[in-house]
Amino acid sequence: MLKAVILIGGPQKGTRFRPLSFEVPKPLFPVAGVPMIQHHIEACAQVPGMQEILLIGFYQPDEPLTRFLEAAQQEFHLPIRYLQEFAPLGTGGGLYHFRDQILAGGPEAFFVLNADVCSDFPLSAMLDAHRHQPHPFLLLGTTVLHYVEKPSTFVSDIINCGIYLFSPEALKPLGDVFQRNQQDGQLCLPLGEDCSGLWPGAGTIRLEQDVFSALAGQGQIYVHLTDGIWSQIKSAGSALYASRLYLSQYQITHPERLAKHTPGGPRIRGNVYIHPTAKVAPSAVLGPNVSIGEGVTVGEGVRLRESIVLHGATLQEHTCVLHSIVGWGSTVGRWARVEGTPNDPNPNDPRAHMDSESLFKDGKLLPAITILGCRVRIPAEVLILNSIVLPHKELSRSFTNQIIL
Ligand SMILES: Nc1nc2c(ncn2[C@@H]2O[C@H](COP(=O)(O)OP(=O)(O)O[C@H]3O[C@H](CO)[C@@H](O)[C@H](O)[C@@H]3O)[C@@H](O)[C@H]2O)c(=O)[nH]1
Repeated sequence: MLKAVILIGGPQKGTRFRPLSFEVPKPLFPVAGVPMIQHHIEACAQVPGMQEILLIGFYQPDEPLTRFLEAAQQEFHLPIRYLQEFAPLGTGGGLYHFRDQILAGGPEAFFVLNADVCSDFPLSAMLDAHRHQPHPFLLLGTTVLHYVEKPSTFVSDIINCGIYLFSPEALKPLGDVFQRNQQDGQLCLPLGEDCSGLWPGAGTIRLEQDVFSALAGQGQIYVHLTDGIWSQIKSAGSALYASRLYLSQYQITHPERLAKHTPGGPRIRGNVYIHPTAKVAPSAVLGPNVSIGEGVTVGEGVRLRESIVLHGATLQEHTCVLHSIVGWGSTVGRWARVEGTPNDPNPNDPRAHMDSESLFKDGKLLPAITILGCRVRIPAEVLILNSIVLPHKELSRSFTNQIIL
């Protein structure tokens, strides 16, 4: 019997995802037409023997999360529960805190998945490797040519994908870190010193720094290498890139989700997802790499490429939207052009991954994808280029390279 845990973080996380994370919790942001963590759940549900999926995070269990869980349980015929941390406990603290729930029923092993990764999730291959040679920790790794998210003194070309298979014994070293942290905390307190910089707080365990680094070289952690698709989803730009990866994956996993050219329907180029409730005019040209959400209206003559259009947005006649995310309920006026600059890894290099993206360099906004927050109104016949527009803004003219607050 197997289980899976998805680490979904909480509202203080996902800051690089603003303004999109103002509206839905980041793990529910639609990537290739479905909530980010639905891709994880689909992969887990396909592993034979999967009994339960647990989401661990520090979000309040609000309506969108509860609704998502109910729908997912029905669709995948599996118990899927949310366990809320009382405070951010780090990537390992929640696993230790909820160890009784995780180990209930005696799973042979459990997967641990970071919510903010996009992958083809080779979980069955990881399970085979684990069964062949069991170890407490099996990490999925991928090789990179250039990666700057975690610079360190030793630079390996293998990075941790944030996808693991833990055996029940893995909780023992987490317990050791927990005990040590408690002792360190007690040592600080009688001196009355401010330990906030030294002691991360009761229960906080960082899997990477506190557990994996400490155990490296002791024969407890093994890496399963993959050359499948993988990317982090940290910023809105990387969500667009992940959407492209998942759309290409649909060719194999979900061909029914990809729009096809039909007589009298819009022209489709490459991989495109259109929600069944969206209304798309027949003269619109969509793709490649476009995903259109629920209730979206796309007018005559619209051109859409490399973009995500979210729930309830309207693109009036002849708008052109390229390398952009159009927020929930936003309206783009006719003949307007909304365009961003992609920041994708080199497509000719299979080992290239998305770099850590920073919005600014030397105090200047770097050209990046354009993002319209929710319920933004763009007037007719203007150009919005390389800009981020915060929610509820009603623009009256063109903007280039700006954050519109
Ligand atoms: N429940 C819970 N989840 C958390 C917490 N903190 C982070 N997470 C979740 O844990 C995952 C990792 O978050 P980060 O702490 O932001 O780590 P990172 O910078 O993404 O780096 C980690 O993941 C990379 C792959 O995505 C790895 O390459 C890297 O080595 C590391 O494991 C995310 O899905 C995040 O939502 C927490 O306090 N509680």
